[in-house]
This record gives sequence, structure tokens and C-alpha cells, in this order.
Amino acid sequence: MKPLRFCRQLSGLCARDRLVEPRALINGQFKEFPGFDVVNPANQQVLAQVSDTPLEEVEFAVCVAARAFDDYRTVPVHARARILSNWHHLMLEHEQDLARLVTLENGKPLADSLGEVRYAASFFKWFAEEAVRCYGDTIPSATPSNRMYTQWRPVGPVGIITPWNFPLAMITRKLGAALAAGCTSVIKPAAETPMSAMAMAVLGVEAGVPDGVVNFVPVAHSKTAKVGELFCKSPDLKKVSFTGSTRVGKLLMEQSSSTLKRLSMELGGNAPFVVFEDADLEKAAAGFMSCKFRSSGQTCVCANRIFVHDKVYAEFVDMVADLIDKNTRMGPGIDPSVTHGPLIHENALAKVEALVEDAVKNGAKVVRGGRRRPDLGALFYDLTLLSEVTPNMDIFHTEAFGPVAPVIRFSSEEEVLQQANNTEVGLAAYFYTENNSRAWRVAEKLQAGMVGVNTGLISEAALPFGGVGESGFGREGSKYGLAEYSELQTVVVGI
Ligand SMILES: NC(=O)c1ccc[n+]([C@@H]2O[C@H](COP(=O)([O-])OP(=O)(O)OC[C@H]3O[C@@H](n4cnc5c(N)ncnc54)[C@H](O)[C@@H]3O)[C@@H](O)[C@H]2O)c1
Ligand SMILES: O=CCCC(=O)O
Repeated sequence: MKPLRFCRQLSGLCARDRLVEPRALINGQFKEFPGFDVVNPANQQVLAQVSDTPLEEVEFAVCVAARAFDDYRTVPVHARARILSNWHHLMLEHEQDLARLVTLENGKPLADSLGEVRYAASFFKWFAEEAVRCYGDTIPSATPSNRMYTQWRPVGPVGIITPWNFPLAMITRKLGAALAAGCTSVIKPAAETPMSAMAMAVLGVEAGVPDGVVNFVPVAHSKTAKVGELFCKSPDLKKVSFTGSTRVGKLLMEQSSSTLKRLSMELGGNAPFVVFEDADLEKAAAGFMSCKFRSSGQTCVCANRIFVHDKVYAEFVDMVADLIDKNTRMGPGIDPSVTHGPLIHENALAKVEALVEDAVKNGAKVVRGGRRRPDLGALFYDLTLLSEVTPNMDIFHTEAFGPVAPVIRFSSEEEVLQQANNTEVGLAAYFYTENNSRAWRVAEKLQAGMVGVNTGLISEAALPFGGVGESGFGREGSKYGLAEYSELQTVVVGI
């Protein structure tokens, strides 16, 4: 077997080179297999080769997680909390190295990557604290000689599948809850971003995760669907937790029917961002910039359709154009002065390009951007502001997952609510108003799992994260997150 290789960008990346780990982690052992290429989206150079875990080894990892569950389920919650707390501290201790890895393989700017490392680590802290508070109930029984109580039991071994856009945080949001609840796991990170995941694996071993309790199995794109099927159909895994597209979420749900598996589905979004005529426009424009363009538009809670009241439409569009001109700089994320990086791959870029072309063909106006930036690299697309967008355009109905902001006019609250809710995927929604009763009223009427009122940034560990409709089900983080990895057991005692 040829040894796995790294490019120069990775050597010397970390104070301790072993954070750059190309091997799978199964049963506490790092195992090397022939590798697949991980590419830097900023320049298309191969960063490293990472082990492409063979399917029989993925199956083995599932068996290992099932076997480890017998012991791990009995580990006292305080000990589980200590492991999570150690892992949290180790992530913060290595935050600069982790951030560089995220930037190199995902493309997001260093400041955003550092924010992600801290956000990701916060889920371990949160669930270390939640682990020791998973209370049950005592219930009065109708039978005088019976006593009843409930307790939370771990679901069992869990299969975890995560996307590339938050290569650390989408893992920790699931894994933190799973470990706290007493579940073991097998994690398949996205093929675009396995290096960040494997760096976490290294820190997990150091944090004291017992052998076999957390297994990481990176695989190349070509094997991804097979691993998904294996997870869903395995009788040993009692739950699959997935973050990614609605298309793949539906497929996994179908495949899980034979085992009636517990599922958590964090899927696509199509967030409305509404600016009412009574909004504080400066606040709205600033909130919009981070809500829409964070990670070059590649977050599931990014604003996707921007509704602006007729009376403030022109002013708001001008303000945003001005902020794009003055406050943004596109380029390779590893340059600390860069605010916006490339898209993840050519498909993502082609999708954005097609949406812009369709909108322009149907009457939208390009206020800023609207083109590729080959001068910066093959995967760069300008931050793009489109005005006069209407519901007959593809972009109105499609999650762009890229740096394009379609701005739509509206003239009444009733009309905008109808349009904002005109989507199958209700993940996040945002609106700006200075009218207090409107704030309460509109928040209640928006069909979305999460609503931001006068803010464009909502994410934190304490937030119950999740959507409605085809955006999936289940809530991650928050005081509800632990229940997703637990079963409520009732005990009846005859006395
Ligand atoms: N709701 C959330 O919390 C959330 C968070 C991040 C991203 N997302 C969504 O994810 C999408 C963007 O990510 P993407 O395009 O990489 O999603 P994707 O569904 O293509 O990929 C996500 C993960 O699923 C894996 N995968 C792909 N096909 C699979 C299959 N057939 N079986 C099993 N696994 C498979 C990928 O390797 C990756 O690990 C967007 O729709 C975005 O809104 C949602
Ligand atoms: O992209 C999805 C997750 C984004 C977040 O947690 O804020």
C-alpha cells in the first residue's frame, strides 16, 4: 500500500503534527487504508490523502460501536461529562490549528473558521453540563400497590453523517448529545472535509474517550451512498442522525424503514429575510450581510429570499450595495484580511450561476456581482445582489447555498407572510421591525423552526436547532438535544 501523502500547506500546520491525521479511527486504533484526495477549494491543490475506509471496515466499526455500548451505557454520567469537558478544552487549546484545517479544506475565512471551532467546542461544554441533569419523573399510579417512575436510557449505537459546510460543529452538535446520553457512535464526515473531523478524533482519544465508543470512518464520494445504506439497514445501529440536503434525507428515511430506526434530520432551508417599512434599516442591512453572506452563503440558515417593503426598497438595496463595496474582500480564506472565500466545488458554483442567469433572463437586475472570479481561482463567485426578483424565478424557490441575494418587493404584511411561508422547507426565518406588536404577531405566523427578530445571527448551543416540513425533524443543541439520543423508560414497582 502506498503511504498517504500531504502537501506542503499541511506540514507544520499544527504545533503537534499528529493533529493532521489521515487514518480512520476504529476501536481506538488509527487504521490506514488507500486514500482519496482532499482538495483546497481556494486553489484546487490536493491537500492530503485521507484513508478511504473499506466497507467491511465500516461494518466492523458498527460492530465495535455495538459492543462498546454494553459498557459505555453504564459509565456514570459524571464520567461522561468529564470526557466531554476534556474534549471541549482540548479543542480550544488547539483552536488555531483546527481553524486553519477548516479553512484549508472548506475555504471559509480564518475568522469564520475560528468562530466555528469555538461554536463546535461549545456543544461539548453544553452537553457535559446537560448530561448531569437528565431527570426523570415520579408518577402517581392508579393502582394503590404500584409506584411508577421514568428514566432516560440511551438509544444505543448511533450512525452520524455530516456535511462539509460546518465540518466540526455539525459533528459536535450530534456527538456531544450522543456521548452525554450514553450512546456510542460511528461518524462518516463529508468527503470534502475529513481532515477537521480526524483532528477532532485525535483530540477525542486524548480526552479519554474509551476505545470503540466513537469511531470515525472517512470515505470517498464513490462509497458514500453505500455507507448511508449500511447505517440505515444495520440492526446494530439504533439511530441515524443526518445533516445535509433534503434529497439525501428522504433517501435515508426510506432506507431506514426496514429497521424502524430513530432518526434526526437536519435538512435544507429557504429562509425568508423580511425588512418591514418600520425597520431600523442600518441594523437590518448589517444583520443581512452576516445572515446572507456568512461562509459565502453556504449555511443552511442563510437568508435565501429577501423581502423588502416598497417604501424602503431602494434605500435598503443601496445600503447593502455600499456594505458589499466597503466591508468585504474575497480571496483565499487563509489570508487573514479576506472576509469571503470560494464555493466548495464546481457544482455549487454552477448552481449559483444558473440561478443568477435564470433570474436575469426573467427581469432581475444585477446590482452587485453576478459573475465568476477566475482572477481569484476557479471556485470564486462574486457576492451578488439582485433586485426586482419575482416569484416566477427559480431562485425564489431554490436554496441557492451560495453568495447570491435575491431582493423581492412587497407592500403588505399579509402578502409577505404568504410569500415567506410559500416553501416546503421551514428551517430559519428573519424579520426586522421596530413595531412591537408586529414583532410578536409575525414571529407566530412564520412557519419555521427558528425565527430571528431584528437579528441575522441566531445560532448558539442553547438554541433548539431544527426545522419544520421538509427541513427535517428533531432538535439539536439546547435542553431538548439529549432527548434525541434517549428513550424514556417507565418502571412500575409493585410494593
Ligand atoms: N438543517 C441543518 O442543520 C443543515 C446544516 C448544514 C447543511 N444543511 C443542508 O445541507 C445541504 C448542503 O450540504 P450537501 O450538499 O453537502 O448535502 P448532502 O446531502 O449532499 O451531503 C451531506 C452529507 O451526506 C452525505 N451523503 C451524500 N449522499 C449520501 C447518500 N446517498 N447516503 C448517505 N450519505 C450521503 C455526504 O457525503 C455528506 O456527508 C443544504 O441543503 C443545507 O441546507 C442543513
Ligand atoms: O449550516 C448549518 C448550521 C449552521 C448553524 O448552526 O448556524
